[in-house]
Parts: sequence; structure tokens; C-alpha cells
Amino acid sequence: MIHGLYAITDPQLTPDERLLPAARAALRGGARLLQYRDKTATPRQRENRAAQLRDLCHEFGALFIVNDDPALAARVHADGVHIGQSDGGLAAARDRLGEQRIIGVTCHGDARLVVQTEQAGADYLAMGRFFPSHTKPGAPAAQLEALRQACRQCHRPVVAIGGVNPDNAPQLIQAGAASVAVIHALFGHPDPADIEVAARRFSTLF
Ligand SMILES: Cc1ncc(COP(=O)(O)OP(=O)(O)O)c(N)n1
Ligand SMILES: Cc1nc(C(=O)O)sc1CCOP(=O)(O)O
Ligand SMILES: [Mg+2]
Repeated sequence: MIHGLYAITDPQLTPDERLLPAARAALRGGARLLQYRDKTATPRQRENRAAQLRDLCHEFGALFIVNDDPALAARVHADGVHIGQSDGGLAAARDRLGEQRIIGVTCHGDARLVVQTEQAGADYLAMGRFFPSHTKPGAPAAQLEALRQACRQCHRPVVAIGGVNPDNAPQLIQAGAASVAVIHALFGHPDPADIEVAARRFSTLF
């Protein structure tokens, strides 16, 4: 079920030696989904890390999602993949992963695209960036009103992303977001104990 805190790893904030302790802390704090997002590692490193994160997520009963790469998601038996508008398309990802696995698709701030992408068969729709983001400052901005509209019209879960922290997340949840996806407000904390506290703050909002 796509609901609650959605933690996303980051190669700068969660490098190899910090990846598993940081991910474990987010899961202990209640993250219900975790995405492996790493555009810099070698294919072999990505496969190893993804397999370890999959096992960790399943220890906590959380869903494990791979960013960008349906083939890697299939190889490591992830629960699903997240694709953007330039990541090869929903149909190709569905062909690769079958009907049982989750496919999430970025729809930026476009409520009409959310509805179209739901009709095309995505399992969740992601909208953002709602607030200034340390991680991806150049992501196109999205408006809360578009989130409200999308959540009224769409039957699948909508995930809100971009500069989300425990203080601004309530606005997104109030607007109808089923989940908030977070990098910096979790993994920007150097100490895993603080990641867990932050994750718990998010989790109690749902
Ligand atoms: C949950 C979630 N939402 C949005 C994104 C962004 O995906 P994309 O537009 O493909 O950008 P990159 O993450 O690949 O830089 C995401 N990864 N996860
Ligand atoms: C990966 C990503 N995609 C975005 C979008 O708007 O599509 S914003 C973003 C970065 C999210 O990280 P943080 O929580 O640190 O802002
Ligand atoms: Mg992408």
C-alpha cells in the first residue's frame, strides 16, 4: 500500500558506508516505502546496494522501489520502480516488470498529466517540487492547488515531493497526498538516531 513516509536515498547524503544504517534508521522511524536513487554508482555497485536495501525493507515490511531503472528493479526483485518523464516510458516499464509490480511516474505540477498517467496504468503518481529543494533545486515548481485538483480527480495515490519537511508536510497531506517523499529532511542528518527521530515525526502525520 502506498501511504505514509517515502524515504529516498541519495549518493551524497547516504554514501556506501552510511547507506544501510541510514536506511535502517528511516525504516525504524516508520518509513513505509524506500527508493534507491543513485545516478553515480557502477552497475555492479547499484545491484549490490539495491539487493541489500530490498532485504532491509522487507525486514520492516516496507516497499522497496528502484529509481529510473526497470531492468535493475526486475533483477533485484524490487517491489517497483519510479520513472520520470524521460526514463523510457510507462509501457516499456510495464512490459519489463509485469502487472504485479509497482510503477510510479513523475507528473511534475500537472494535474491533467496525473489523470492521463493514471489512465495509462501507473500505480502511483508523483507531483513536485512543492518547496525549495536542497537535493534538486532545478526541479520545476508545483502548486498546492494542482495537488488538490489531482487528488480530487485521481483514484490512485498521489505522492508529493520536493523540499518536504515535517513542518510543511501537513499542507500536502491536507491537500490529499497519500505519501510524502523525502531526501534531505531525513538523510541530511549525519546521525542515524536523528534520521529515526525525523522519520517518526513524518510518520505520525499520517
Ligand atoms: C517519489 C518520487 N517522485 C519523483 C521523483 C523524481 O523522478 P524524476 O523526475 O525521474 O527525477 P530523478 O529522481 O530521476 O532525478 C522520484 N525520483 N521519486
Ligand atoms: C528527486 C526529486 N524530484 C523532484 C521533483 O519535483 O520531481 S524534487 C526531488 C528532490 C527531493 O529531495 P528533497 O526532499 O531533498 O527536496
Ligand atoms: Mg528519473
